[in-house]
Amino acid sequence: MFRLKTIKERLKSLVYAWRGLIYLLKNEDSFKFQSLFSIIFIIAGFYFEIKTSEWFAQLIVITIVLSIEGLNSAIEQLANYIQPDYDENIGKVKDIAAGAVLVSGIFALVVLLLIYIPYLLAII
Ligand SMILES: Nc1ncnc2c1ncn2[C@@H]1O[C@H](COP(=O)(O)OP(=O)(O)OP(=O)(O)O)[C@@H](O)[C@H]1O
Repeated sequence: MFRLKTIKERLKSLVYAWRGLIYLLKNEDSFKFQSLFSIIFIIAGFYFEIKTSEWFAQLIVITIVLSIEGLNSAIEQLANYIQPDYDENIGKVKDIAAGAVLVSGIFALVVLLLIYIPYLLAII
């Protein structure tokens, strides 16, 4: 009985998480933009028939970027909620969260360049 309730609760958490993902896709421009980019790279992966190890690397960087972007949006929402007015500390918190997005973005760019440059050179 207890176990069943736990499973039910877990399923509920999944529904809440799904709701959060839909919110990000509908309302957060940066998340939408990065999702679009991710889809383009997934299509490129099929087009160039990249190796399994390259698929792993690509999917990992996509997951990292989208996850950190989602967390950044959550921090922005929370910051706007607790302090809608100008506040130096809130600005710092938002800058730090944006910095984390930048780190993952640079890392993703380097990995994707390492994957695709050889394929692009081969068709030139
Ligand atoms: N309440 C605030 N007080 C002080 N500075 C702020 C405040 N809100 C935003 N800022 C500054 O403006 C920058 C941009 O914040 P903003 O909330 O507009 O995010 P954004 O980068 O436009 O993200 P998104 O486009 O995803 O909404 C912050 O990194 C911070 O430097």
